[in-house]
Formats: sequence, C-alpha cells, structure tokens
Amino acid sequence: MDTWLKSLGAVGLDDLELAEFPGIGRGVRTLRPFKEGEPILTIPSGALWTVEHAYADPLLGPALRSARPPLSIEDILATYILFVRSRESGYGGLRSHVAALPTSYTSSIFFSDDELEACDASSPSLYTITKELHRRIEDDFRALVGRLFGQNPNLFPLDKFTIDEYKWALCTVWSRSMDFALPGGKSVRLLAPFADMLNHSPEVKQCHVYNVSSGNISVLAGKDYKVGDQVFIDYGPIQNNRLLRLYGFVIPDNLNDSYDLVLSTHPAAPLFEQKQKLWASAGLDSTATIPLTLTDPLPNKVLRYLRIQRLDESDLAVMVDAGGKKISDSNELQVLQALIESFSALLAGYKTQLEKLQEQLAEGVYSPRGNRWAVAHVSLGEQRVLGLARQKAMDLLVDLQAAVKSGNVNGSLSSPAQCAKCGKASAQLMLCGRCKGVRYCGRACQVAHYKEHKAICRPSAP
Ligand SMILES: C[S@@+](CC[C@H](N)C(=O)[O-])C[C@H]1O[C@@H](n2cnc3c(N)ncnc32)[C@H](O)[C@@H]1O
Repeated sequence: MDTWLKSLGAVGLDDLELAEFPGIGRGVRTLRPFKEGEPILTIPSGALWTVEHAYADPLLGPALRSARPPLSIEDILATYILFVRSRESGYGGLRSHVAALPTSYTSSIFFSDDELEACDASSPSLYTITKELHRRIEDDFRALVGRLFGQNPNLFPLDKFTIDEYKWALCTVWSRSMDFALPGGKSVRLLAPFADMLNHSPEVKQCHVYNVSSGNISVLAGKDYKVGDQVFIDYGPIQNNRLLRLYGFVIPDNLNDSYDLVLSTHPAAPLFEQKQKLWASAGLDSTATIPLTLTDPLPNKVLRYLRIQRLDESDLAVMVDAGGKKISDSNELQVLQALIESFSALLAGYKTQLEKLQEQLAEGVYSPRGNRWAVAHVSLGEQRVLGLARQKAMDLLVDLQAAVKSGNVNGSLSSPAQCAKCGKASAQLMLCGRCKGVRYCGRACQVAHYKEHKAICRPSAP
C-alpha cells in the first residue's frame, strides 16, 4: 500500500509506521518527533475512495449511474469497496488497501443474539437502534440487489455480494470514512488509505483537513509527539452509544455522552393544530428528538416542547408572548412532573443501575473492551445524563413550588387543575398534603400515583 501511495504523491509515510497498541489495537506510530500543527501526512486525491472516483470507473461507473432511484453515498462507497475486493486483476493500489482492512468489526450490528438481548436490559436505546439498523440494512440490501447487483450479475457475482459482505463494507464506511463540509453548503465523504489507520482521541484538536482545490487529505499533528508515540485524530464529539454502533468502541467517561430524548404527540390530542403552529414557531415539530447532554441535561427546547404539549385553552392566550418562557404555573407544574416521571421511568428501564454498574466496572466484572464492557459504558453515560436531567427538573420544580408559596404567582395552581393520576379536571380536587404540589380527584388516584410521585414529593415550605 505504501509503495502505491508514494507513487501517487503521498507525503509523510517514511516518518510513520503501523503498529499495535495495547488496549486499542492497530494504529499509527511516529518515527520522528512532531510539533503541534506540523504536517504529518498527505494522501493525494487520486488514492481516495470517493463517489466521484466510483462513477469514473469504466466498469463500475455505468452500472452505478444506471441504478434507479440513485444510490445513497454510503451504498456507492460500500459497493465500490466490495467491487474492488471481488476483482481478480487490476485495481492493484486499492486492492492493497482492501487487503489491509480489518476482516471483522465490533460494531453493535455484529453482536451475537445473546449479547444483543443482554443489551436490551443494559441500554434499551442501543438495543432499539441496533435492531432498527438490522432492519434497515436488510431492506437496503434487498433494494441494492434489485436495483444494481441483480441487474449486473457479471460485475456483482452474488456469492461475493452477500448481505454479510454488505454489512462488512457498510461498517468499513461507517468506521473509516471522513466527512468534510465544502463551501456552498455541500459536503464530501471519502476514505483515505493509511489516514484511515489513525485512531481517535478526544484529547487532540481537529487536525485532518480536506484541500478543496487539490482534493488531497492532510493530517497535522494535533499535539506534540515524541518518537514512538501513537498519532491520533479527533473523530468528533460522539457519544458512546453512537461510537459503539458505528465504530465498535467506546471511550470510558466520555464527556460527549448524551441521551436522545424523543418527544411526540398524537394528532388526536386536544388543540393539536394550534400546538403544531406553536411548535413550528419555536423551531420544533410534533415529533422532536432532542439530545440531552452532560453539559446541558435539560435543554430549554425540551421545556418549550412540553409547555406547548400540555397547554390548555386558557394558556393559549398568553402563549403568544411566552417565547421560551414559562406559560403559567399550572402548565409548568404539569411539565416538570411529567418530565420527572418520564426520567424516572427511563432510568428504571436500565436493569443495572448506575452505582451498581460503576462497582461492577471497578471490580472487573466485564472483560475489558469486550462487547458487554462497552455496553456497560454506554449504559453508564446514558444514566448519568438522565440522572442529571431528572435532578434539574426536580430543582426547577422546587423553585416553582417555592415561588408559588411565596405568592410570586404567574397563572394559578388551583384553577384549572387536573388529577395528577387520571387527568380529571375539577374544582373539587384534593392537594397532596405533603408537597401541596399535585392534586387528586380521590384517595384511589392518590394511592395509585404514590409510587411515581414519591420521587419528587418534598414537604412544602412553611
Ligand atoms: C479509522 S479506523 C482506525 C484504524 C483501526 N484501528 C485499524 O486497525 O484499522 C477506526 C477503528 O479503530 C478503532 N479505534 C479507533 N479509535 C479507538 C479508540 N480510541 N479506542 C479503541 N478503538 C479505537 C475502532 O475499531 C474503530 O472502528
């Protein structure tokens, strides 16, 4: 591969070598020191796997161009890699790169059935998304056979273009391609031989660049390196859930950990049309996925969405001026209680709770860097974020209750009011005697709601 790359004009290969690093696997090692910002490596445009090059190939290009509807970038690159791998002659340089690729991957789509089932209890979201990925891959593969492979059996012999080969090629693209934003809002996705041997570290600065005029890829030193150090690049701010799905690894104590909160409202909900307009003016939709992060576990967008979802006729009037702020105390109370209950339910969905998981990881219960160990880290990160989000909602609730108690009232908590369990609206509701923050239509509803409510029920201030 090196000889081919050098013949095309690659720069820097003599100062680097491939090497095995404990706990991380193969990577790139320096053979001389580098200062931060110094160019380390340039891979010329001619050696890159791009959609443009796939289309320019005299054999593959016409087949790709004839596919209707047109293929996705991901499918074009995956097909290109499988096509080169299937050739028995020609494509010498690219074939030398394919020969250097891993033969298997650890992304969650390659988990065994047992590992995936265990994942359901450890990280329900990783389980659900991985299952969806399986379905999507099967559908995409079927479509690819219909649109391309089946139409050109001489180019794509079916024994070399199986679903397993397709999954391998997709994972090659997910874990090794680089995306660059171009001027004019465009972007390019490519694979750069040898540069794709660089592992990820969140501790180096963004240091790989695409030169728009030459089409070359360059890697600069993201920090000072001594001889023998491993060179890293930064793959971006990616949470463990996504790292495990696409790249097959996790970063313990990942500062980018997050939880994608999905909010949705049924079109049959009261005032749905008016709410839809309000969501649109707040830059939201009736179904919204909002990332909760360690630095912002309860973004204002979540509150905005739920305030609109929970508003009633009387709230609609003030809503025009509410912007991103509270609509009324009764609306805010419902929002915060709903959030606390949802976060509690989501946290209860994790079989092994945060503290226990931390203990297990510290005791070495999971074999380090194995799939279950990686899932435990995904679970840990998500539970941390959800715990912070619940705490923030609880703090807001306590502040709201204090403000209401001190008479600093916006709107009313007493009217209109609904039973916190069954939702029945009535002027005859009884207050929770302890926190005085929720109301019930009767004892049965209060008892039935206690399990959820006790997490937030605090004595009201005297
Ligand atoms: C672009 S490739 C890097 C080269 C790769 N190690 C190889 O041997 O081909 C990305 C893959 O490297 C591994 N990797 C990268 N950074 C890592 C890290 N910080 N910890 C563990 N594995 C990492 C993962 O398997 C990932 O899918």
